[in-house]
Amino acid sequence: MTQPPAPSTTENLNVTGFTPLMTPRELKAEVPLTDAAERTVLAGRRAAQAILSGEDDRLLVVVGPCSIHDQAQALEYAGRLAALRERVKDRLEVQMRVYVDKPRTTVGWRGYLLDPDMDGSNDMGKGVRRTRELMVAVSELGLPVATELLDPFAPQYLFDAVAWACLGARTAESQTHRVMASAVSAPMGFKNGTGGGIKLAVDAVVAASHPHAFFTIDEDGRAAIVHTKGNAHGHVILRGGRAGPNYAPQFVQEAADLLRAAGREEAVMVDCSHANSGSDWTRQRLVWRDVLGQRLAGQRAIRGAMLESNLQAGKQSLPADLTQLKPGVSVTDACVGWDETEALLLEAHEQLSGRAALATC
Ligand SMILES: O=C[C@H](O)[C@H](O)COP(=O)(O)O
Ligand SMILES: C=C(OP(=O)(O)O)C(=O)O
Repeated sequence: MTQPPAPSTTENLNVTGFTPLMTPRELKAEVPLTDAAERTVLAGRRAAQAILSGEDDRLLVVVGPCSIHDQAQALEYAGRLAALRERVKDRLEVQMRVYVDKPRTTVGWRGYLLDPDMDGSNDMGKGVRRTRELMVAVSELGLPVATELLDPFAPQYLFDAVAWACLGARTAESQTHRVMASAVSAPMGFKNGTGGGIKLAVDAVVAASHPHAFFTIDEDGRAAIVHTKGNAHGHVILRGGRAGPNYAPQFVQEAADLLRAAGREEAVMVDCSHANSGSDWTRQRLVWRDVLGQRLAGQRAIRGAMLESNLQAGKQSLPADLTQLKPGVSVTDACVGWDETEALLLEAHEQLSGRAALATC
């Protein structure tokens, strides 16, 4: 039940109400991380860390919808990806984008976590419960969950089920988000800013690797100061910027050089979507192949790649009548469809297997 704010002359002047929310402990009791899901999270984190540190020469592939908006469709996608993951696992570590909290350039639907009914009702209690159920269910398939860290309190409810996380282009420069990243138990990627600046992402890797303290809530929803150790597994994600794509060899090398100069591991992931594809899903395949080519040519700094992919290709606008939504089609950025996703991952697997075979000759 939403409560109006207490009358005051100086605060809450722009607030219309407060709705109580369950605590992280209550939600975790209701939707526990099962043993099978926990095994997937731990194995997914270990694999990502080994790849990012260069101990494991596989490619970390973060692939999945730009945003989740339907539980059943997300699970249909996850089932297909879990099966594909098994087929390519000797060369690719595949983790699924379960992105539920969308940063917007101005305004727009903010994601399944915040508005699961997509009608502006902002039932975040339902959103966080449904998101947790989904993350546990995906993990139970043996498929590690990858997500974006955006809302400051959401990690308390969800991140025990997350294998890999990142800060997006709009928050990688935010101190609030960098210090939060220093607390995250999963490896964290940091995107370059929307302007394209790579140094900004390297600064984020450095900032998040340090210990910090910040305001948050504890498991019981009490206000608390959290003290962190720092995240040792930060890496840069190149996603292009206002000046255009930044996946070409000179940008990858620039990111690697900046990381090395900052005393960090030269670990770079390339996002094949966003400004690297000019938001044109048909160009994601060109970026994917180019990045794979760089890797095959010996660029060891490339440790990962990201694809925005869904059951169906393209995107749709949110219709006024939600029953008109087309199943399996993105409601945010345009995605590669399932058939092409499968083809691109199998192609990469084959090419990387060839190189591995050559290396052992
Ligand atoms: O990944 C999704 C979008 O690029 C990001 O959320 C920004 O979207 P917008 O520019 O449509 O608001
Ligand atoms: C919002 C995203 O990307 P970026 O931060 O690069 O715009 C995303 O990956 O969903």
